[in-house]
Parts: sequence; structure tokens; C-alpha cells
Amino acid sequence: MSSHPANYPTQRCAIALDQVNKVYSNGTLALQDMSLSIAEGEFVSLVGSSGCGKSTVLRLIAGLGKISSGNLQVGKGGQKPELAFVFQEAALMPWANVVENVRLPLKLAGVAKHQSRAAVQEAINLVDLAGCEHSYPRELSGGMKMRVSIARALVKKPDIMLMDEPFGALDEMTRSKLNSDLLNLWQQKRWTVVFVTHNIYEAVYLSNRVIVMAPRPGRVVADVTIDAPYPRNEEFRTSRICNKYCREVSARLTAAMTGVH
Ligand SMILES: Nc1ncnc2c1ncn2[C@@H]1O[C@H](COP(=O)(O)OP(=O)(O)OP(=O)(O)O)[C@@H](O)[C@H]1O
Repeated sequence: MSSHPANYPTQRCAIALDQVNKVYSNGTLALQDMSLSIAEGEFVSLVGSSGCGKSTVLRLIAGLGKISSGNLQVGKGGQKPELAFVFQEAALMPWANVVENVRLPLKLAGVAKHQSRAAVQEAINLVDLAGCEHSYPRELSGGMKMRVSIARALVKKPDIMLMDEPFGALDEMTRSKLNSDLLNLWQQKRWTVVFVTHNIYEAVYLSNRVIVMAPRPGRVVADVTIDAPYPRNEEFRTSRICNKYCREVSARLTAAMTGVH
């Protein structure tokens, strides 16, 4: 059984793209008629070959760039949700320790140091870095740096997490551990997650739905619901059902690349 209450993900729409087109200033049609609806609390992955517009979707949701036509709605009824972005590069400040790196978004928002202390410590604890508060990035492994990056995203208590290949540069063991820890966090915090990855296995393991995109122009060619309960553990990773979904997503990707849908 899922450890989510029965109403998670909710039926409330968190993000809706309706026939969105995105043309960059150099004329590149990055997205064509992209329609995608994501419910609050849902974990959705975007997969597709390089250049199919995955990062463009994330950037548009984040408000980093305008759609060319269509409709994009993030949040409901004029209430702007809190958004957090996590990139493949942890992009930490090398001269600052873990606490100062995690505190950055609060500092930029003008929150005084003494008022941010509890939130910073909570975020550090959540990513399992308690004890490393005073370490500098050069003293941390790649996986630990990514944990700091996730803590920095968590510190403002986001409603929506946008993750652009966050674990793409990590070795398989570290990626696998961070995948499990991310799922645990998601189950506690119930953000809406949009997760970009090139790794089919990771997408299936994590997601409620895997969206397969095709390039030139970028568009959705398949929307695969991963009908398997959470929590997903080691048993799920090696299960027949997980394997079945990986094969299905893989076939859809191959079809997308060869133009046969
Ligand atoms: N700022 C930009 N100006 C012009 N074209 C752009 C810009 N950003 C992206 N593109 C183009 O838009 C298309 C989609 O790019 P995007 O980065 O969204 O793809 P992606 O699926 O995330 O690729 P990757 O997996 O390689 O990161 C590509 O053809 C890319 O060259």
C-alpha cells in the first residue's frame, strides 16, 4: 500500500501546459503543441533524446522565459506556488560552508541569519548531512554536494521542485542511494516534482508518470503511468513490474527517435 493518504497526488492541478509553443529568438521551434497537466503532489519525469525540449519545459514552468503561444498555468487562482530548481551541477559557493550555501535563498529573500537558523538546520538534516554543517564544498563528495544543492532547494519549503538531471553526473551507487532518499523526502513533503533524466530506470523507479518526448520539434509522444505503489524499495527496483515499465518507456523512446509513434 502507498504510504500517501488516499488523496495523494491530489486531483488539483499544479501545472498545466495547454498547446504550448516555444520558439527561441533564433527561430528554433523548441516545443510544439505541448500539452501536459500535472497534479499537486505528483512526481512526473520527462525523458527524451537530447534537444527535445525537456529543459525548456522546466524553464518555462519556472518563469525563466516566455511561451510563444498557448497557455501555461502554474498554481491555482492567482496564488503563486514556491518553486525550487535543482540542476546537474550542484553550483555551490566554494568559499562558503554547508550552512552558508544552504542559507543562500533565505539570505537573498532578506531573512535574517537568526531567523533562518532552524529552517537551514532542518533542510540539512533532511538530506542527511547533519555533522557536515561547517564543511566546505571541496571537502565533500559529488553525492554530498548534490545533497547540499537539494537542501538549498528545500530551505524555502517549495511546493514545486523542478529537477534538471540532478543525478546525471553521479556514479550508479550514489545515484541509486539519492533516488531512494529523494523518494523518502517526497513522501514526507509531498512537493509536486518535475524531474528531467536520460535514465529510463531512474524515471520509472521514481515517478507516478513518465512523459516521453520527441525532438524537432519537441513534443509529447507518450504518457506512461507507473502503476506501482510507494514506498518503492530495492524489491521494486528488481521487480518484473519495474522491468516491464522500463521496456515500455524504452520502446516509446525508440519509436520517438525513429519517428514511429
Ligand atoms: N536559449 C536558446 N536559444 C536558442 N535555442 C535554444 C535555446 N535553448 C535551447 N534551445 C534549443 O531548443 C531545443 C530544446 O532544447 P532543450 O535544452 O530544452 O532540450 P533538452 O531536451 O533539455 O536537451 P538536453 O537533454 O541535451 O539537455 C534545442 O534544439 C536547443 O538547441
